[in-house]
Amino acid sequence: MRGRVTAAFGRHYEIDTGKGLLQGYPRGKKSVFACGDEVEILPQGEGQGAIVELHPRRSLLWRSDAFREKLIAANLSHIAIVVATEPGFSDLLLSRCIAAAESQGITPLIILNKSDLSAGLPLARERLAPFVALGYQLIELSALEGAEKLRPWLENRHSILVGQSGMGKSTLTNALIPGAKAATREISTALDTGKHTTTFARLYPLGEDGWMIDSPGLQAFGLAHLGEEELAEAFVEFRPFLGQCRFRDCRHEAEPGCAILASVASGEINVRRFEHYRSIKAEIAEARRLNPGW
Ligand SMILES: Nc1nc2c(ncn2[C@@H]2O[C@H](COP(=O)(O)OP(=O)(O)OP(=O)(O)O)[C@@H](O)[C@H]2O)c(=O)[nH]1
Ligand SMILES: [Zn+2]
Repeated sequence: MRGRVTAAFGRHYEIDTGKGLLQGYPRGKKSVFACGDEVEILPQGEGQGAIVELHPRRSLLWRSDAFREKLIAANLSHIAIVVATEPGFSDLLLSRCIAAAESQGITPLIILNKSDLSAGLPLARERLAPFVALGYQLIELSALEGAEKLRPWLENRHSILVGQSGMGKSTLTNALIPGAKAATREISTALDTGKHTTTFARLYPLGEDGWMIDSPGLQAFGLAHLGEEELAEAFVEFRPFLGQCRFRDCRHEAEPGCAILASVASGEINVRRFEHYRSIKAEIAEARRLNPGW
């Protein structure tokens, strides 16, 4: 029987088979699945089943540091990165999420939430301007007043909402998905976390053929799994200049004839985005120094 992973709880998974939910247990010892994965499951009575096969993934969103990796979601077409007018958000984290998405062919959308708190709008827009200039879609809304504005962007697609804690992901999910609140409460009770913030990712059907995932607040988004060249490719504005540097193995640090540095100097590449690239690159190098196994 085919099913989709709708929640991952470490040792077991919740699987939607289209005819109801099963608790799935991986058969292999070290198999790890993510929300959104399509699996083959062998029903074993009492609402349980053994996961016997993973169908090929269209994409995989994951994060990693020197020693750990964490799968976030599989088979995504879109990633909706939620920021807000307040509290302040990290634009570096935004660049990280976008790089993770670009490296997997996932389309980023930027949601600027809490537009009703209008005092923070000008600054938020200013910080998002470099991303808008790259062609990334920016959707301004208030989850409290008009979450419906987001529905057409997510319906019949395979999306995840990510963002720092407090940006309003759960408020958006609850507005778009009737019953999401109840489902979250049920699982929190079952897991006995006793918390009201989102502590695990959960997939909800959205539209005829789509789904969306609400995920826990992100603080870090390590990209230790990306190679240096992959990282540069994941910054879309670098792409026209890659391969144009004087030295084929240019690391875009201080080399003469570096096309990337020249583009930063001429303003074709935004300085802030180049800083983001540099800090992620340094972190990847550090992770690989700590763990040469990468
Ligand atoms: N004024 C205003 N407040 C909002 C809006 N959306 C969310 N909030 C508030 O912001 C706070 C955080 O919202 P949540 O939906 O819990 O944020 P979250 O991103 O899911 O946070 P985590 O679950 O910790 O990841 C809550 O007090 C919401 O009521 C909005 O559009 N306008
Ligand atoms: Zn270069």
